[in-house]
Amino acid sequence: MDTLTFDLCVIGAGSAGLTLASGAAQTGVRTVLIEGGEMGGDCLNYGCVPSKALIKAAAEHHAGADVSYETAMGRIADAIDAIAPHDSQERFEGLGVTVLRGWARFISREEVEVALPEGTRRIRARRFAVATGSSPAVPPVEGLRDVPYLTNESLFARERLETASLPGHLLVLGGGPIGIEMAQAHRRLGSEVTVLQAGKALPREEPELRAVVLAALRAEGIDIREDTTATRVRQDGEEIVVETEAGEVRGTHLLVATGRKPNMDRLDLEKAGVEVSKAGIVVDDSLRSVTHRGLFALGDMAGRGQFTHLAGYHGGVALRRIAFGLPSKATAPIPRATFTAPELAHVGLTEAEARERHGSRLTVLTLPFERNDRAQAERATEGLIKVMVAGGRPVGAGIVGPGAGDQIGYWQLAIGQKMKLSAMAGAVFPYPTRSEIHKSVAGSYFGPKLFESNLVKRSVGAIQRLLP
Ligand SMILES: Cc1cc2nc3c(=O)[nH]c(=O)nc-3n(C[C@H](O)[C@H](O)[C@H](O)COP(=O)(O)OP(=O)(O)OC[C@H]3O[C@@H](n4cnc5c(N)ncnc54)[C@H](O)[C@@H]3O)c2cc1C
Ligand SMILES: NC(=O)c1ccc[n+]([C@@H]2O[C@H](COP(=O)([O-])OP(=O)(O)OC[C@H]3O[C@@H](n4cnc5c(N)ncnc54)[C@H](O)[C@@H]3O)[C@@H](O)[C@H]2O)c1
Repeated sequence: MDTLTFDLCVIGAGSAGLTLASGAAQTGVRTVLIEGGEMGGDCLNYGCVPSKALIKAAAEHHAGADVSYETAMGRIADAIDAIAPHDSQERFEGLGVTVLRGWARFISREEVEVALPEGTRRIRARRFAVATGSSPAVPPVEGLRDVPYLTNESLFARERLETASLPGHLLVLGGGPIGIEMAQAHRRLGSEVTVLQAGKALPREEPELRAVVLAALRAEGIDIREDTTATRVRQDGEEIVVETEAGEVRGTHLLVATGRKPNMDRLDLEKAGVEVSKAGIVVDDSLRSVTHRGLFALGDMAGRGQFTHLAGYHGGVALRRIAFGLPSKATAPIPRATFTAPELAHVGLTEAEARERHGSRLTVLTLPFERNDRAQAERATEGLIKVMVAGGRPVGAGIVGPGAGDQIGYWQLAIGQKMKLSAMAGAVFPYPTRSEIHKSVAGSYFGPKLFESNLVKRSVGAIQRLLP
């Protein structure tokens, strides 16, 4: 059998693997990239891109445009096709990466095997990066596997995009970001939608921020049932029936969005001597396996969150060490955004986390968008910003409202660069924009200190007497 030798073997051509492979090859690292499924990974084919294309089509329909479910499905396929060349085998080969299209599995600490149509190849490399992503975790609910349920993979599968018609009544199991985004998109396109969520919906988010999203979704007619666990699923004629302790609910389709599991089944990681947990490969801040220092885990496989921008960031962190031998740690605060209308975004600590870490040093600032002139002018005042401050520096921020995903970047920069809150208060934003809310909320920290202080008043009085 042929053995090919490389400096770096990257497994998985999603955001993490592509970022690392392109950077490595372009800086002179001899790189092989192995992909068993579609180039571009989950985000392009079954995740962010199709879901955001669907959300946009649904928003247009909701606003009165003539966008059918079939049109929306076509737009999803078009969006994937438009982006695919950027992630393609041809483009990466052009960058100098050797691309192999097959499933990789470890046979030792330094070698993997890949089954290719022309035969099995053995790859030997000095460094490995496992960037194999995650898959839908289907819960062990009785009867679930006997009904034709959807996951994000089947929802956006090419043959379904070409043939599917609007679900009459979509049942969504799971009220995390996937379930909630897809619930609103389908409701806006005309489906009846019921969400069943074991605990609170969007459980990672601040209570008062997620309350705004859930109220908006309920006002659009989505039935969100929290603290409701599915106990059994069955088919009754054309209908799918989900049984819960509070009774049963019937629909025409069932979407399972109950979390993700890391893709490690095919990898034979034990042959590489790699310690794993339920969340993925156990790594330190440098993203290297704690038991195999030449092996990196990136993106969804690193067990540190599941976002495309996180995966890309991981690719860059690993590149710095692999290409240049420089120390490199994945410790930046990672923002997240849920693309509902209104959007919800967060970075850094939540109030509860900040209180645990900073105790009485914590100040929590909130400001509703009613106080923002642009929001008033556009009659889009729903939502608020919340900022956690400790020792005069922001440590967490959450925003709910239109464009929250775009606005949270300011706080990623401020928290990531350990800036003082005074920097945000002193910044100048164009008027009238929604971004002025950042200056206003930061200013609300200093306002009382400045305007309600007798010391300040006495000092200014003295200065006034002294000034010519
Ligand atoms: C419906 C949905 C919507 C989402 N929306 C967003 C969003 O709006 N914003 C956001 O930031 N994130 C979003 N995400 C999350 C985002 O898609 C993932 O975090 C991201 O794709 C992870 O990138 P990755 O590189 O780690 O893995 P992936 O993109 O999953 O790539 C891994 C690749 O590895 C391949 N692979 C697996 N095993 C092997 C093997 N043994 N050999 C060879 N190849 C292998 C797979 O085929 C796959 O192509 C969404 C996810 C879903 C499901
Ligand atoms: N906008 C974005 O950035 C975006 C969008 C979609 C997904 N993602 C990423 O993908 C990840 C996965 O999303 P997800 O929504 O599948 O997972 P999730 O883990 O965030 O949410 C799944 C929810 O399902 C609930 N659940 C589990 N079993 C259940 C049962 N039997 N009955 C009822 N409820 C049950 C859980 O309590 C949980 O809250 C996210 O954490 C996120 O990182 C990101």
